[in-house]
Amino acid sequence: MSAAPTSDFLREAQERGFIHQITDAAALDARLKAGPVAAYIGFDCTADSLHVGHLLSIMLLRLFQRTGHRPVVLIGGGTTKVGDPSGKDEARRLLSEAEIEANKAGIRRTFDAFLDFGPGKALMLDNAEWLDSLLYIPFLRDIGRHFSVNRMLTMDSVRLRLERDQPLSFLEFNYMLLQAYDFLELYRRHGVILQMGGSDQWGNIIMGADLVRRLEGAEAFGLTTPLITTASGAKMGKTAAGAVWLNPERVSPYDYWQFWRNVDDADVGRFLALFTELPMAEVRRLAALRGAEVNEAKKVLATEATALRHGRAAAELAAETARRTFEQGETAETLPSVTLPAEMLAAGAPVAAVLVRAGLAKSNSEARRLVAQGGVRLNDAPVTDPTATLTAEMVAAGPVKLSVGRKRHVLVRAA
Ligand SMILES: Nc1ncnc2c1ncn2[C@@H]1O[C@H](COP(=O)(O)OP(=O)(O)OP(=O)(O)O)[C@@H](O)[C@H]1O
Ligand SMILES: N[C@@H](Cc1ccc(O)cc1)C(=O)O
Repeated sequence: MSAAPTSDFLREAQERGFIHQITDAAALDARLKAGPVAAYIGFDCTADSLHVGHLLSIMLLRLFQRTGHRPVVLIGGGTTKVGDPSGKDEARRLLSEAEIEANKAGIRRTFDAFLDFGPGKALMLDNAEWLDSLLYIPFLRDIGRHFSVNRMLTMDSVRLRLERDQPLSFLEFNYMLLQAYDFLELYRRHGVILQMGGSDQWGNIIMGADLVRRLEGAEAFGLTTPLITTASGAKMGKTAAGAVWLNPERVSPYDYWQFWRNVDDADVGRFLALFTELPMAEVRRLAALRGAEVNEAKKVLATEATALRHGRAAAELAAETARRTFEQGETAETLPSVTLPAEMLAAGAPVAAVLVRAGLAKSNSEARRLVAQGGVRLNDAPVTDPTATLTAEMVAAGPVKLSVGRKRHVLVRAA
């Protein structure tokens, strides 16, 4: 943006690091200053929970609401049936309608923690409402004729697959039109003039803004966030053990707290700005801490980010559990746990299998390697034998703490 933005939303979004690209920053800034604006972000239902990669978009919608505007969450009940090729090397597995419905339910719940959906406030819609009933020939005639295939071929989502000789199905090729059509529907139904999303969504977003301009003669805007990579270069949100999910059935509040507590030193300041709502002066103070004090900043990040998702009480309980576990070495009842069936314990449950079941290792071979490297402990005592087993007697007196490294613990219980 050439001149510094003056609207509360863009000023704060820029200061906190949310902005990658905007279609016409000066005009958008003026619209935001003139009064409340409606903006949307779409979320496809590819799993039954969103993950930390989606959190940036969610925090942006929250900032949008906090600065006096109307956020619209669009659940992609229709678009999930097609599958967005953006940022993907290969087509996604086609999900059944039943899977999509189940995923939708899991995703919807997340937003209640972040946005206020009261009357006249945030809106949640599902694009299946208009996409499911589209008729092929009328859609091609009314919408398809405004799209140039020449231009579609230049969009990253298509171009990269062609350049790399990776297949792109005709189904996927259509995704762009459907997302563009969503923008038009949301403009017509709710006066939405801005679509936001991750940087991989840029092509889909500008196609929609162009369609609104063409068919409605109105100016529509696009804004993308950067793709957040960690100091180690990896895409943020996925760890070696899998995605960091936002639903507590998949990642407990304690593990969520731990994820933030364990971020790289170099990421603390940036993450405090994006994933907490602490004033920027406080973010800068915390980001400037060095040496052992960085850990204090990480604990603030962990507690604030967890409080936004799981509530302040759960965040403080996680912080306290961590303190007792690591600073006093106690077994805390609130650690995540895994329950073993009686038959498994009766036969002697191999520690390696329990590690896999508890999500502490991805495979038996990784589990055995962890044991061989001396990284595994049972109630703080190192396990040295890769064939060691857990027996019913061991858990009879209460849960056993199984640990990998210094920071990952699971309580093993009998069913
Ligand atoms: N690290 C990140 N920084 C910013 N935005 C992200 C990040 N990770 C994901 N997103 C946004 O969230 C959207 C969904 O992310 P992504 O495609 O990684 O999730 P997914 O659908 O679960 O993918 P996959 O099935 O490949 O794991 C992306 O389109 C992107 O806009
Ligand atoms: N394509 C987006 C989701 C989305 C769906 C429909 C839209 O209208 C907008 C965005 C994604 O994959 O993350």
